[in-house]
This record gives sequence, structure tokens and C-alpha cells, in this order.
Amino acid sequence: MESMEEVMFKAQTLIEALPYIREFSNKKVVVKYGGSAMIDKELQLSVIKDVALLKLVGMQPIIVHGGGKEISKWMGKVGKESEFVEGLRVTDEETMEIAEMVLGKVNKGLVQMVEKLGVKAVGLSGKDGGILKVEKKLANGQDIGYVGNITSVNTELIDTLIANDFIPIIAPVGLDKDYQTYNINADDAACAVATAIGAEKLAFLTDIEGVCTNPEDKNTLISVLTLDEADKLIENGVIGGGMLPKIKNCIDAVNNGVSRVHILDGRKNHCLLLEFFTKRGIGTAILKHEGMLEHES
Ligand SMILES: Nc1ncnc2c1ncn2[C@@H]1O[C@H](COP(=O)(O)OP(=O)(O)O)[C@@H](O)[C@H]1O
Ligand SMILES: CC(=O)N[C@@H](CCC(=O)OP(=O)(O)O)C(=O)O
Repeated sequence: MESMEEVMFKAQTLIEALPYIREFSNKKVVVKYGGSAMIDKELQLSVIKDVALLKLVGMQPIIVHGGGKEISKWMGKVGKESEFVEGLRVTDEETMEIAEMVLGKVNKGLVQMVEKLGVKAVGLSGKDGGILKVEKKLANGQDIGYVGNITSVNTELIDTLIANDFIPIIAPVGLDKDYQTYNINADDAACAVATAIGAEKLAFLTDIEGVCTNPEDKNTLISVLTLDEADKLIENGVIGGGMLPKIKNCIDAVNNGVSRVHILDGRKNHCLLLEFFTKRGIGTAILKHEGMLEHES
């Protein structure tokens, strides 16, 4: 049996959420779901429950997912080594086939979870309705195969689904002008979709607390990062590895009108709810300038 104190705490939490629910009512929010937060089934359900709740309280969520670790696992099963250049998977024809199959499986798994919660979802890849059009992307000037750089986003299908109360769940696969299939980094896909549909908010779920001055020490988490500060951290090498393309996408999204961009720890249960509905927020917020901070500390 819950104590009165516990019940009151829950009521307070709900009241704290009120202004955020009002502010984001009918607003499009994009969640990039990938990395380690995808591996654990329990964590998956926690993320999906959060997204379903965002929908049920009146927001218009769109999920863009990855599945890099799952792709690597299945590559291993067929005896293929995964190779990355600048965080991008070197993608030959066979790798493309595996990536598309695995991302399709991940996609339908997420749809299934959302539907089970009684919320409508449709799973798509960037091939459907011409959502993601690409050209070949080079990494460090190097040809790494069927890796796509997004050239345009067709929002027609996404908008139709949202208007009909579905949560669109998008896998990062696209077509070039000759209708050749390409593998797309999921962070790139999330940024492009958020920008094209005019999202109010873009949240990247990843496997670390947020941007840190020392990634080995979670106490060095940076809660708020302005574009100028982000540029400096890139210049002096503080931001590296997989965080580099993520931050570049964050900068792009902010510069292209997505006013709230966040990097959150997807390993933390209900990280989306904490970010969306509490005063403090969690993770790192990337803002054009400090004055735009929406959370009080
Ligand atoms: N300054 C930094 N702050 C946080 N993480 C960083 C930083 N520099 C490098 N990283 C690395 O980036 C990783 C996150 O990127 P990545 O593994 O590609 O995420 P995902 O798989 O979720 O897309 C972290 O686990 C960390 O090792
Ligand atoms: C070109 C490229 O690298 N594509 C990625 C697509 C999946 C992805 O980005 O998944 P995460 O977000 O979980 O890392 C890949 O093949 O791994």
C-alpha cells in the first residue's frame, strides 16, 4: 500500500507536467532511438511506453530508429566483419541486404510494441513514399559503398499518418535517383526528418549521460550547450567518436529551425518523460543561445 506522501508526490509530478503538456500539444517531436538503449527488451518497452504517452497526451511523436548493434550481430552470424569509417558502416551489396533485413525486423518489432499499448503505429523505411532520397556519401573522401547522404525528405506520407493519428516509425534506408538502396546513419535520418517536418523538438537517445567534458566521468555532463560552445568542443577534440556526427546533426537541426534538441541517456528508464515533463530536464540540451533554456535548474 502506498503512503500518503508517495501518492502526493505522484500528484505533484503530474501537475509539474501540465505546462509542458500544454506547450507541446499538437507539436511534432522526433525521437531518434538507437544504440545500447535498443538492446535491452525492458529498456525498449520503457522507451516505447514514453513515446506512447507523448502521443496520448496530445503530441505528435515520430520515431526514427537505428539498430547498428543488431546489424553488426547479424553480420557476425553470417561471418562478416563490420567496418566503420567516421562512424559510418562500410556497406557493400551483401551488407546492404543484411542491414535492410535487420532494420526491417527492428522496425516491425517497435510497431508491435506500440500497437500492444493500444496506440496506432505504422512502420516505414525511407523508401516508402519517397521519404528519404539520397546520393552517395563519402567518408573522409573515401567511397564506403552504399552509404547515403540525404538530399531530400518527402513529408507527405509522414504528415498523412500523423493527421490520421498514427505514430510513424522510420528505418534509415533510402533510395538514390536510380532507385538503388542505400544505408543511412540513423542520426542523419532523424535530423533530416525533424528539420523537414518542422519538429518542435528532437531527442537523440544514446548510451551515455549526454555530452561530457570527459566521457569517462559522468560528473562532467554538460547540461546546456550553445552552438558556439559546441563548435569549440569539436575544435579542441573534446567531442569525438560517435558523439561527433550526433552533435553535427544537432547543430544542423538547431540551425534549421528545430528549437529544442536534446541528447539523452537511453539507458535511463523513462528518460524521455524526465526530459519532456520535468523542470530540471536531463542530458544535454543544444540551444542556439543560452537565453532559450526552457528548464529551470
Ligand atoms: N565529449 C563526449 N561526450 C559524450 N560522449 C562522447 C564524447 N566524445 C565521444 N563520445 C562517445 O560517443 C558515444 C556515443 O555515440 P554512439 O556510440 O555512436 O551512439 P549511438 O550508438 O547511440 O548512436 C559515447 O558512448 C562516447 O563513447
Ligand atoms: C551508414 C550507417 O552507418 N548506417 C547505420 C544505420 C543504423 C544506425 O545508425 O544505428 P544506430 O543509431 O543504432 O547506431 C549502420 O549500418 O549501423
